Amino acid sequence: WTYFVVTDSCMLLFSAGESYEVVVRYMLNHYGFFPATMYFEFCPDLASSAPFCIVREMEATARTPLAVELGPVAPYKPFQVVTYKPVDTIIVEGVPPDRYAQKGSESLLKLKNSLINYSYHDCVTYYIFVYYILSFLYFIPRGLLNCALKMKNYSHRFHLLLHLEEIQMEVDIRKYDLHKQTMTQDQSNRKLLTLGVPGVAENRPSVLRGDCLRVSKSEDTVQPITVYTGYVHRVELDSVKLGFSKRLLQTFISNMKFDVEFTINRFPLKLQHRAVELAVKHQLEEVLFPSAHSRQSSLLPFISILFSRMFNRQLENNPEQHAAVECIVAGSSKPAPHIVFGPPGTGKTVTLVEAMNQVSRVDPSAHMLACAPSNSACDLLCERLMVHMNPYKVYRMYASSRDPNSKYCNLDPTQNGFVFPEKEVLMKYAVIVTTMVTAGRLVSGGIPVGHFTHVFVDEGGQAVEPECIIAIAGLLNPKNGQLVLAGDPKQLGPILRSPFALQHELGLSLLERLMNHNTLYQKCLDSGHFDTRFVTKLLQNYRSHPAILKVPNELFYENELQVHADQWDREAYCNWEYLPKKGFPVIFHGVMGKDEREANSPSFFNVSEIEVLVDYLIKLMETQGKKGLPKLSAKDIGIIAPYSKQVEKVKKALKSVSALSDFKELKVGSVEEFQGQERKIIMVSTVRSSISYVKMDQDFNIGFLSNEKRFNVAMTRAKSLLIVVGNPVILNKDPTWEKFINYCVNERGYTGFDFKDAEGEDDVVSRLATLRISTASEGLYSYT
Ligand SMILES: Nc1ncnc2c1ncn2[C@@H]1O[C@H](COP(=O)(O)OP(=O)(O)OP(=O)(O)O)[C@@H](O)[C@H]1O
Repeated sequence: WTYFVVTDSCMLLFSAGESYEVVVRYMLNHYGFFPATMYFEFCPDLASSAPFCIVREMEATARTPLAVELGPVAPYKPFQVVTYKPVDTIIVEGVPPDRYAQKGSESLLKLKNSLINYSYHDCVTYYIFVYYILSFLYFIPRGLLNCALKMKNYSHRFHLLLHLEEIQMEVDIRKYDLHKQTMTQDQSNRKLLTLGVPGVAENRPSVLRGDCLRVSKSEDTVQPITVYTGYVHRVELDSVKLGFSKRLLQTFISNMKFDVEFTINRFPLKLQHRAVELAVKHQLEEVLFPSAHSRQSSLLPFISILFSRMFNRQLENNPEQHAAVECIVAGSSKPAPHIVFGPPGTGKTVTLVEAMNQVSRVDPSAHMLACAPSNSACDLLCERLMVHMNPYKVYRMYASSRDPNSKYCNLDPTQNGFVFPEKEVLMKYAVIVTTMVTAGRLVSGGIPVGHFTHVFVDEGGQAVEPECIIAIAGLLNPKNGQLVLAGDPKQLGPILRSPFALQHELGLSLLERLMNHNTLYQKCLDSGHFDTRFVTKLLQNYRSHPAILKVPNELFYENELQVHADQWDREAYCNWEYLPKKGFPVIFHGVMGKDEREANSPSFFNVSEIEVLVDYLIKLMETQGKKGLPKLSAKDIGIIAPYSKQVEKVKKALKSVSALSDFKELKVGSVEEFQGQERKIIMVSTVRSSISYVKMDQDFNIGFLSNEKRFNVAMTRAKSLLIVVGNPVILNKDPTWEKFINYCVNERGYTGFDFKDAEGEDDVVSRLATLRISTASEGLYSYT
């Protein structure tokens, strides 16, 4: 090759029709995906005319064999959205999963259909949309939404907000309808048909066991069209198994094409509608809108004598936790709720668990309901309760929608599903642990009003108020019952779709509403302190190394959080040889990856980030138990990724780590699955690497960018080592991430790709955008 160096002062001269070949070489120091922009400036006539440019975009990828193996199985091909037309139909009912609607505790108190009762089939998107706009402009009593929430307007206002949310859900779910899809007969159960639903693991669309889908044969064009309802028997990563009527199974042949319509599951919504009505019926005003004058006299001095010893001895060193347990057991806030709040790792869950143990000891006849919005948070509560409580006193109740492979209390293997025992059986347990929504089954099952002397709600900031009320209205004794709410409004909150419902504060949890709007839960202006009978604020973090907490503490907790984690535990990885800086157990590993999709799944993955994660994992396994490092098991490590496809690919990659024999014990999951959890080592893969998808993340409320609550939860799970892998150029566009990356750079915890260069590249691109240029894409140069 002969090279010619072209500069401003040393130009290359061309005659018309002449060409010059430009060879580009990439020198890569890291694996990853490296786009680059190259521009050529041409001066047609040196003396007079203005120069013009031609721009070429180039990309290079460098991948290990593992990354090649994890790469897309097929090019991404999004589903086409089908325009739906109303048609005359005949409905053929399908077969729900076995024992889905168990007798026993079921349906003694019926659920009403909600006020807006339209048939799904008539719900053409535009109709809903028009209805939505019209109803909002003309019919909705605006005063109801604009005035403060009171007991007088409690049920009306929540009915309205829940309807607004439901209408938006109806509009949103239409986007997932499928056209000309094939199904296959399930090999293990030939009565079921399998339908591929890409994105189902990420709730796009949200489908649970027991939900129903409607399908019609694509070739069926003569009206009335036969529509078959299929019930979901099982949800898998990218597919669902459906139970249809015999009529469809008998005529089913492979490769038959179907149009599929998803429906929203109205069960949780109906429960919420019923709960807000019951709250009014059972006069929960003193629980939901407590005031100082309704307070009962406290038994506190008497109770303090009753227990001087904690079941969990650790709590004895923390006066706030100790006092909270005393207040709860004494019922000193009754009938007002007691709130335990505080940043991550400050012992909110252990305080609730201790209070439950003490209540059970002081009053063996007490009946407690322990709830949380998610099953993973309920499992954690249950696990911690079992440490000191007689297991026969505790009942973990799962919803029928839960995969029957879970091995817990109300699973009946002979019936391949969850059973709901008779109310007499349930009423014998001292503690029932269940999600708020499933607590609605206790009301339906006829558990008498006021049966529960105590209701404990963990992660209370994560649920909308009507969801929380499901576990209270009709179950808690409105006069003598004690409600305890624990949570942190700065961690993940409820997910809502309707902008109107959001605007009118349906997104506010009961815990947050009380803290924001009720003076009993606010600091006293004179003393500057909370009234500890009503509020316990925990500030001592027992989980993490201070370096891990630094940024969340500054961003979300005004630096109030104090580090009290055991020194030996929190410093366990401070001397790890692979830390960029000894003594600073936080790593940000910059990776120029590519966020890809495959086949027709809308979810994202990034193989370059997985390579880095696996590399760290191998290093961790190789060094464990050596040079003062603790022995590690897979249970000590957690990997968090914001997209289900990345979770799936990481799980696949873990099989290749031979040093990790029990890799199934290593939890890989979304931030939502990690709320309330902790691990010695947490690795986070942020995945996002293209700026063009950031808007999509905002619209679907997915990913890490523009969601500081998700950032907060992910960053505060690690005890002694936090490794974050991500694209610094993209993440730096978000102020929260920018702060974290700057922190890592300044503390010398940053490693990997040198992003300053890429930011320079960014500048070039924006400068080019201001020029009059023509662009064209070049081919992909690939080094494997
Ligand atoms: N008083 C204490 N002394 C020592 N360790 C404690 C104390 N209280 C809590 N811990 C420990 O701190 C860790 C965090 O506790 P816990 O999970 O209850 O916190 P949390 O506030 O519920 O966290 P999150 O907000 O993340 O859900 C646990 O390992 C727990 O055992």
